[in-house]
Amino acid sequence: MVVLAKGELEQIALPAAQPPLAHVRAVDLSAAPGPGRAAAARALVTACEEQGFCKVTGHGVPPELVRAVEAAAAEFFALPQADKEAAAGRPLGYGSKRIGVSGDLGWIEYLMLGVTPAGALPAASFASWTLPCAADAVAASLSEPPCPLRDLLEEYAAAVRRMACGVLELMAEGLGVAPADALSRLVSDAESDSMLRVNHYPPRPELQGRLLTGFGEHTDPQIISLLRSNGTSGLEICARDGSWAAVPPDPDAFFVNVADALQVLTNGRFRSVRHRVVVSSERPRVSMIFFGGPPMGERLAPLRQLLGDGGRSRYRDFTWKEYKSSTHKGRLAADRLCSFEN
Ligand SMILES: O=C(O)CCC(=O)C(=O)O
Ligand SMILES: [Fe+2]
Repeated sequence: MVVLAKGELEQIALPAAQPPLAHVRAVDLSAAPGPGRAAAARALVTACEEQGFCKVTGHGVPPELVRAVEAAAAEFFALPQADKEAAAGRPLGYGSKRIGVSGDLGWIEYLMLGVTPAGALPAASFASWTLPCAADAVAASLSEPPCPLRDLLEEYAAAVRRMACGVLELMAEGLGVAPADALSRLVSDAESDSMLRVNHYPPRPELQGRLLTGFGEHTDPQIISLLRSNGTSGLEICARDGSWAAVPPDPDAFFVNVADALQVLTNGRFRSVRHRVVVSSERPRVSMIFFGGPPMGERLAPLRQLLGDGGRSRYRDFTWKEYKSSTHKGRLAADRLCSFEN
């Protein structure tokens, strides 16, 4: 259970106002080659340009696997707090209420795992802005007997990574970018710096009708995030005009976030979506997010074909490592990309 002191609760309490429902485009990843796939590629590009957000169906991730991971995660979050704290880094990183290192709080507890195409990553990947657990303990844990939740999460991460690559290939097609793996190679690379996060938002406590921030507003730093949730509402996205809209839950589809690095790779044609989670439900919300990131040393620069007539990049040269370390410094809501603009 997430326990917040009264002062902390005040920090994350929001006025009780529900924004309108978002219209979320659906893209069928299983569309047959030909006109169907071309239409799906166009719909994906339009959604990424307009909202930086959409949902995908026909994704090929087995529903039984999703249910098994969710059930194992729910069992983990139901453990006594002391056991969860003790499990931090054995082999998963557990955290509660604190998001990052700059004082952001939320009505949330979570597990965070670094994943490579070959499986779980040791300590280095845990030096993430979202992971306050002890990296040494994580490294030590990898030699321990297998843990069913970890094994399930690894299987799940492999399936979602394949989907992420499929989405990125469809995007390249829609953008008219060659080769076909111009984007997906960054996430399928053996050195890809990808993460998996499982969030648990306990039911809203009685707070005189007020709502709580589960996860404060932010953009995801990587290339692409693929999110699935257990059908409980709470996710909200911000439009270009700054207005918020609530995402209707869909337990069968995966939601796609354009993240910061993809905004750079497309020279700003796609925008990374600002999003947040507001806890308004009496039901717990469980969400699982795969963050597909590039290798640490990858230079983030717009794809040549997307530079436009002037051939000018909107961003200065930087590596993913540089950008990732910038995310460790500021507040969750900071607009980090602006300091990398030309
Ligand atoms: O839990 C959710 O639905 C979204 C959480 C999120 O935005 C994140 O973990 O980056
Ligand atoms: Fe996010």
